[in-house]
Amino acid sequence: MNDVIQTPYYLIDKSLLLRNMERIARVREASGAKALLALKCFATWSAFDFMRDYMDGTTSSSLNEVRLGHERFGKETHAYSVAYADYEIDEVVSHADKIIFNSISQLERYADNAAGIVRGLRLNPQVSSSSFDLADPARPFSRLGEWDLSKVEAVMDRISGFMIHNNCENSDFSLFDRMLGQIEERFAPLLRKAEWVSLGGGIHFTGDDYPIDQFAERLKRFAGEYGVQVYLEPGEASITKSTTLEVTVLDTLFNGKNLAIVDSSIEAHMLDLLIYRESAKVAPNAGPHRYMICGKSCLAGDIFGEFHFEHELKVGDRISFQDAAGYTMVKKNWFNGVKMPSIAIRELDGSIRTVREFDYADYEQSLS
Ligand SMILES: Cc1ncc(COP(=O)(O)O)c(C=O)c1O
Ligand SMILES: NCCCCNCC[C@H](N)C(=O)O
Repeated sequence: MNDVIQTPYYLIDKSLLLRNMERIARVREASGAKALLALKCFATWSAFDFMRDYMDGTTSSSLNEVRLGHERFGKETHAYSVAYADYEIDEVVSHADKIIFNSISQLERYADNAAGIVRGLRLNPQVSSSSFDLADPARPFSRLGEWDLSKVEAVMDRISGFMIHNNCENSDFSLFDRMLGQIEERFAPLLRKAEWVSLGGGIHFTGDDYPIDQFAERLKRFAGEYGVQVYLEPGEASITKSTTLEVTVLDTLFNGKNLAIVDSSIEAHMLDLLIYRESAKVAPNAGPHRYMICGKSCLAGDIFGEFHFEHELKVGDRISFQDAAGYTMVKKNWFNGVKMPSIAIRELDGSIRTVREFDYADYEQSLS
């Protein structure tokens, strides 16, 4: 480990990223589907030069993301947002090849602004793989996409394709397959009129044991059946298991349990875990000494989780939280003014370079 970098820092390992990139490239090749990086999940642009060769471009959720995708990644740039504002639509269009509206009313409002690029609409199939209410696009009263076939048919003259995002961390190919079947049953008349369909993200197809060939075959069959270009929007699947959050123990206590406080904060640096009530991961998580690893913010529940270690923890010990790329760097914040983790990249030759450090000026400038 490189001791010259001050913790906390996110460490992106290109050799681990490469594993995901190669799987994505294999699916693209075998299925004909295009793969766009979902910037909402991972937007650390220092890694884009490396990822670009394996992916077709980016997809976005806002003006800032579409601009970043266009300027830093290039290739194909999809724009999507739950709702665009009048003051941003022209700039969004200037950065995008394709724009996907979330609702028919947004399409009608901005169809003319977007007349020069490809336009599409988000469909909501009202079925999802999410076990989290918070991340379930098909939750009751969902605002995410249109579902009424006749209303969508009426605007087909203004669009040429659809985006359907209803998977969430779905590592079960048969569930993906079944839900795609339900989408086909429900939306076949629309799919037949489309030129392209994005199946969104949330499909864990770069995970170990995922039946990549069956997946690719299913995508190819779908594309052939409806005569469409299929897109995937992998966020988590692009960067899964590629990155750690490196932290240092600052203090230890015993309060009925062994506690160790580290120079980071789950609230500030791995917020998704807190939101979804999940534990961080430490590897190998084995040994006789069990500790609750706590963040240094004032939040009582700023706890990364409980883990096993081979030896007693002491001040200065290093801990690596695993799988720290997705929805971490894009969500990090200045809560408590806790030092924001630097970002470092381990190159394929093993050398590590710091690509970003944050200091007091960044904290100060985030406020006024
Ligand atoms: C429209 C859309 N595409 C892609 C993604 C990326 O999902 P994941 O990171 O789970 O692959 C999301 C997640 O919010 C999304 O809403
Ligand atoms: N680990 C708990 C669930 C995470 C949900 N993933 C991110 C959001 C997702 N892409 C979505 O909202 O659809």
